[in-house]
Amino acid sequence: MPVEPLSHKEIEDRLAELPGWSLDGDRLTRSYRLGSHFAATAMVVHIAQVQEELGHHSDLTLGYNTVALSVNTHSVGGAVTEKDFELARRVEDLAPGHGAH
Ligand SMILES: C[C@H](O)[C@H](O)[C@H]1CNC2=NC(N)=NC(=O)C2=N1
Repeated sequence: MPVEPLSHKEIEDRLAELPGWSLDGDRLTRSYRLGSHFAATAMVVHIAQVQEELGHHSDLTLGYNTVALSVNTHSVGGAVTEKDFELARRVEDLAPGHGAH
């Protein structure tokens, strides 16, 4: 599937379905708070598994009890594409199981 940069309108439409996610410059970002450092660490490992499955990888930051993602698509010069939203949706789906909010 060819990957193309999304327009600003396409990005805004997709962000409307993803509360908590936002556009920071040319990157899709969200940060989550968890109940403990270990819970945050487990979520990072889970996200890493999904990223390997998708072949698409965020900058993934583990804090004390936080997990932050920042992602765009390198292969199109660092624009936001459907692949970034696919990853964001997958992370949203796994987040409740980790008690992340
Ligand atoms: C060959 C491999 O699939 C590519 O290098 C992938 C890996 N992960 C990636 N991750 C991100 N965020 N953007 C990419 O363009 C990208 N390309």
